[in-house]
Amino acid sequence: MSTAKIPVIVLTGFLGSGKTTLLNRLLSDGVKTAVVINEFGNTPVDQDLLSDQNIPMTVLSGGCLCCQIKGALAPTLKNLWMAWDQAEDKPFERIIIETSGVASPEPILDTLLRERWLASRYHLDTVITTLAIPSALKQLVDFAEARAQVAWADTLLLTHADLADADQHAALNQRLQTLAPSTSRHMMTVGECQADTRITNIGPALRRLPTGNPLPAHRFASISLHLDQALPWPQLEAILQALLARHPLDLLRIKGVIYQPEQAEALAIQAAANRLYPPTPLAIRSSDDRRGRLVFITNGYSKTLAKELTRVFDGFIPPNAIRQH
Ligand SMILES: Nc1nc2c(ncn2[C@@H]2O[C@H](COP(=O)(O)OP(=O)(O)OP(=O)(O)O)[C@@H](O)[C@H]2O)c(=O)[nH]1
Repeated sequence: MSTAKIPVIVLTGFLGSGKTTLLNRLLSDGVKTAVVINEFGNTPVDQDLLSDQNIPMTVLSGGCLCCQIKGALAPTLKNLWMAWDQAEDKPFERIIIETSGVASPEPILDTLLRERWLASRYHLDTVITTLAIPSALKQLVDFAEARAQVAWADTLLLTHADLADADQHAALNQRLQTLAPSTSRHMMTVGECQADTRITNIGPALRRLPTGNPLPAHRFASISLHLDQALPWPQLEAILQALLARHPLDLLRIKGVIYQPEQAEALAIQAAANRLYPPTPLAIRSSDDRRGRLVFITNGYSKTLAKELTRVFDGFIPPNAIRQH
């Protein structure tokens, strides 16, 4: 057995705050990386959004690593380590864990720092939390998970600066000065920090240990659907804009992959904090099944939204295609 400890970076931050965008940025820095992605929804999307598909990647979906699927993290890290240990040409030099946007990092850190087998093979390098400047202040008020993500961070990255005004920026900075006065803060726009900003290999020499106390249950839910028919973007855009306008408080995130009639490449669909982003084309993959899929993350179960989705996607989804959990 090798005695080297493999560094682990934990990327956290509320829904849509820019974790996957940052992950893509980190993957381009030339360090061989294995990725563990945790998605709250039943139908994973993030793996398709990674620019590098040829890396060791594990997707843990259908719940949060902090609660519903907490038990999945240790075996995943054990398997990765076994593969690493046995390989002559080491497949990775570090692991990045991207948590779901509604995860509290504490139980994840608890597993990494207290599980003896893991702690003797892995070293927690750093915990990075992304916060979208235009929406983070409200999320910090509304969601204990967002506050926990700030509390456990070694570095806070303030994202979406290009969409924020000076007042939003000042108000968020003021709040963070109270919540985490000694945690370093940097700006990041679409995954890019200032050239001299160092965000990895900076974990503290002494780390506060998680309490190990159970967390209160989440109130988040997710609805997933598969699209049988290609739905032209202008039509889908109108549907999604209307849904966001009708559910400003309970519809927290939309993401998906869709296909367009007579176009080979898929489009990534993103909405967060009531903003629908322009769709972005994805590289063509041999494994594409050309089945579109959308995930809606909600603040609590929403029968109304599930019914509405059945109505607005009528003709594009198979019967009983809407799953809420
Ligand atoms: N304008 C702008 N858009 C950004 C920025 N950072 C990320 N985005 C966009 O915001 C959307 C959400 O970004 P993601 O990186 O997927 O966010 P996430 O935190 O991984 O989302 P979840 O995994 O669902 O929690 C995407 O459409 C990104 O392209 C930014 O700094 N400025």
